[in-house]
Amino acid sequence: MDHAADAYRTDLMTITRFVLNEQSKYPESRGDFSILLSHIVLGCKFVCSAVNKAGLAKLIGLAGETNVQGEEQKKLDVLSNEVFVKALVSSGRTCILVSEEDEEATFVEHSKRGKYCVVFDPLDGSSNIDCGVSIGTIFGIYLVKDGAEPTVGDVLKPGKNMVAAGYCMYGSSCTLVLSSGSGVNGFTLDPSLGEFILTHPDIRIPKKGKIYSVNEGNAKNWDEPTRKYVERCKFPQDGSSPKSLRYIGSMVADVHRTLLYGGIFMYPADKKSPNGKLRVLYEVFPMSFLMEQAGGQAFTGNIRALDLVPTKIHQRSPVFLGSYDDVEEIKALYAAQEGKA
Ligand SMILES: O=P(O)(O)OC[C@H]1O[C@](O)(COP(=O)(O)O)[C@@H](O)[C@@H]1O
Repeated sequence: MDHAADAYRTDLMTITRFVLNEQSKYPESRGDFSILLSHIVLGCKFVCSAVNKAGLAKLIGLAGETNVQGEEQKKLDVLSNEVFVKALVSSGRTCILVSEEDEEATFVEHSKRGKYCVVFDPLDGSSNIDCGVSIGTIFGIYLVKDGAEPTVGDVLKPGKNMVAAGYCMYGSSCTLVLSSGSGVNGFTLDPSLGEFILTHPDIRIPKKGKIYSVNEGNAKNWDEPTRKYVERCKFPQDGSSPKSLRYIGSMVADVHRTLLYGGIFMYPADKKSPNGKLRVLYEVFPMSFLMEQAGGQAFTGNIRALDLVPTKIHQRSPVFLGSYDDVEEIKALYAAQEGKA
């Protein structure tokens, strides 16, 4: 084995090479998608470096402003939002941007406009930012009909209309997980190369898992199906072993673990939050798109999550997503409640 040559692994599958290969399957898109994605990847690298040095660079703590959700913005929330808005506009491939941090949708000026709408949560897991626990960026991409004047109606579409979705997790390593509609692939940032390398090809979620993930602190306000399902996770009636509880409190991190290990992640509705907490466009939809592409499923407590048609850009929805069989179980409990069983 020629170790010297091995050091220069120029045959590595970088995300750029991967997307260009994917792109060649869609000659009509004239490379626009890979150009857009390369700008999203650049944004992730910037935010990853800012998160890594947050404590050193005084990027910890509050920015002193409040966002449309009424949440106090963290300095890193504001920085990440600026990074992604700049990266997406400078790609010259976007026309509408919807960010968790901006009240209104951003319409890109004509001269810099392209045909993609990007919905994104620039930094998800705010409650974990200042204690260095894994956080992430979530994004979803819609396509506007050629030549059409973009309107906010172009993003108030079912999640199944998305052409791509992904997240980047800033944790012990920086991992970008992406789907453009033909499977899910994971890439890990090699800091020495500054390149995302394909490390998790064709991710398939196990059909059934041993983990459930939910904020049990809300249990007293849950509805019957959710209460029953969590009870079964702890005290299975079919002689199987109880599931383990894992809850990080950053959707990106909890969903990433669920995608790789299997199981179910839930943010149900409850008396306090009748529509749950998570936002449809830039949290529920991208994660549901990835889950389905990996062989899992996503449910709102009522319908398939990707069939939802949002009416507001910051709309919230309950969500149950993960391994196919685990989500089937909670769907059956909701169906029973509606007397459909
Ligand atoms: O603290 P709770 O109520 O369990 O909520 C945690 C959930 O809220 C979120 O932090 C919401 O996202 P933001 O941090 O982007 O507002 C998710 O990442 C996470 O799954």
